[in-house]
Amino acid sequence: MKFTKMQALGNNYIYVSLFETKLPDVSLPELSTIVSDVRRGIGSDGLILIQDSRVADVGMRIFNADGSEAESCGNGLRCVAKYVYEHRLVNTSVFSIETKAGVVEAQVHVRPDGTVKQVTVDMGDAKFGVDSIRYTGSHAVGGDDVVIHVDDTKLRGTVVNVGNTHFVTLVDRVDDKYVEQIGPRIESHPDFPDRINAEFVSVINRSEIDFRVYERGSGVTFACGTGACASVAALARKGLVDNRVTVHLLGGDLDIELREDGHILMTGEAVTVAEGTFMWPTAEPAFLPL
Ligand SMILES: N[C@H](CCC[C@H](N)C(=O)O)C(=O)O
Repeated sequence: MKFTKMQALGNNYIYVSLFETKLPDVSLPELSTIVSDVRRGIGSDGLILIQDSRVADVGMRIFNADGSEAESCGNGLRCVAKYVYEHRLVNTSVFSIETKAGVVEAQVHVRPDGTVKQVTVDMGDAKFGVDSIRYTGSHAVGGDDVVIHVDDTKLRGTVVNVGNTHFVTLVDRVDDKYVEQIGPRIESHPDFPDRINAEFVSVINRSEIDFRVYERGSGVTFACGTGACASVAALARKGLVDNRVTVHLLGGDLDIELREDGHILMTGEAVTVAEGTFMWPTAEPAFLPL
């Protein structure tokens, strides 16, 4: 199986273009866990398929490292846009991409040599509060926020749906240890039956925030594009930031702009790491049931 490994601010996926290769005879969730395994597979935060679409120029499906399928992926969308432009699967610099959450529009920013340096994606608008997700708790505190109980701690966060779902916690200072300890407790909290991405953000000033994430299905990642969009939208609704914000993620910066019509524009890098052929299943019985 031919693959391309790409990353955006360190959030890396194995990209498989169905225009150019066939998938092995294994379920997609299983294939994602296999290719994501850093020791016996290739190593990544998950698997992204690039495929045909009846409603957009191209289509994309994203699977987390644990095999769960997500509705959307901001960093993945920028890498898909780079891939399809550079592989001439589209012939314009602005085109549409279908995701499970709907169709988005991407614009590639091209270097003089024709390679894509950055991509802007119109991620659509955000929905807020417990009515925008499946929520089985009873601690909605009005507006967009809910309180969840983690051991003997009460955590207040803003619920945001940008195609996939996010619990955004405002902290004084983002702390990686805290993300690693509390992140998984939020991600799989019983109040969120579909699980949820857990962001921790601190406001530096009205146009800059610090950001860390514990992603649903992939754990701590270096960056989460949908999470950055959700966080800026949530903070702007609270009047804490303006409409153009630089988000400082572990792997680098994303520019997020909230447009007058409520659409969220995300701009950032997309990088090709490697191309190759994945030898599974001939590679190894290591993954076959013992
Ligand atoms: N873990 C996410 C999908 C990947 C999102 C993230 N990598 C991004 O760049 O938006 C979820 O289950 O909703």
